[in-house]
Amino acid sequence: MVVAAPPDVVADVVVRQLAEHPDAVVTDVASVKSVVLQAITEAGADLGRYVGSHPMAGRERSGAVAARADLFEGRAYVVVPSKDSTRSAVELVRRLAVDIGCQVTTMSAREHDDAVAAVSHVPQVMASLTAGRLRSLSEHSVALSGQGIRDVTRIAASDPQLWTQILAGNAGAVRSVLREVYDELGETLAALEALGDDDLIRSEAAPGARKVLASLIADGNAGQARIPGKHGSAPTPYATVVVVVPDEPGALGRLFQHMGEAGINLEDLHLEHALGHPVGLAEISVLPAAAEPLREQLTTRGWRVH
Ligand SMILES: NC(=O)c1ccc[n+]([C@@H]2O[C@H](COP(=O)([O-])OP(=O)(O)OC[C@H]3O[C@@H](n4cnc5c(N)ncnc54)[C@H](O)[C@@H]3O)[C@@H](O)[C@H]2O)c1
Ligand SMILES: O=C(O)C(=O)C[C@]1(C(=O)O)C=C[C@@H](O)C=C1
Repeated sequence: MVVAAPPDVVADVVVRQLAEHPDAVVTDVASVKSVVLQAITEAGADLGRYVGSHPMAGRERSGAVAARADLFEGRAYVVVPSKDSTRSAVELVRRLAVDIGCQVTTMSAREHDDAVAAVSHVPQVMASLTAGRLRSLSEHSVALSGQGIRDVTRIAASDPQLWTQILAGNAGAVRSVLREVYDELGETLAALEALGDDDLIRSEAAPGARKVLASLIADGNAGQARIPGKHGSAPTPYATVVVVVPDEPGALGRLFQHMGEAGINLEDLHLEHALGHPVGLAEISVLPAAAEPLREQLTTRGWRVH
């Protein structure tokens, strides 16, 4: 039995399900694991048949209409056994994860919570903080939003109630990561203050401060490069081809058809609307070796390729 209730109530639901179904193995998919395990243990439930878990996949929207058949494909699924979980119960949950296409990792509740603080919970806080800055911006300025802000703020559309429970349920670990961010933000701010307002374009001005800024970006490069691709492999360095797509019915369909005719596989796609123009930009990701042939083929077929 899989319990997918909000973190604040999930332990109660698990305890009830274990009692009502004495032969069932019960797992929950809550995004926090230590507080849930602690509450289930304190309730005196049968821990042998309980195995916590957490699919590292989800969406910023909820409900059946937001469902996607391939949501779990290639994503990490953390299995978090209690100290008393039976081997067969753990195996059953592990098999469930494999069956839905996930890569299984086993961790203790503490290890899990520390890891997700860095890879999921603090990123949510940062996305919300970044998007929150946009509230008071003029229409004119918000209209300039490009792919950068879209990339870093997608999850800012997440459910406030759910995330309040997640952050509160992992407060200690989230606090530790945020303290480090806070310190680095302080250093960044100090560097910008050292530069002053007039010296910004003079490279000899405050070299120490420029070094702090360069390190900030370089550290981000190094961290970002560590994010694995799907199935835990190194991220595939796709090449991007940008194509101008007229804002008219069937245009994208034609583009895909032409790619198919050229025998080139689409790996990923981003669409962007060009400000004030009746066209969009399709950012097509393909394997690097396919980028040049794709440019040629599309140009031959009359597409404007950047
Ligand atoms: N959304 C994600 O991306 C994601 C990913 C992985 C894990 N999770 C975890 O999955 C769980 C559900 O999240 P969601 O995004 O699907 O939320 P959701 O709000 O879409 O779904 C929660 C469901 O729980 C039900 N519910 C609420 N209170 C209940 C109670 N007392 N007893 C029984 N059911 C109750 C609600 O009716 C709703 O159907 C959370 O614990 C969350 O941490 C979410
Ligand atoms: O990508 C999203 O929208 C998510 O909700 C994903 C995400 C994550 O941070 O990876 C968010 C919270 C869940 O606990 C698990 C997955």
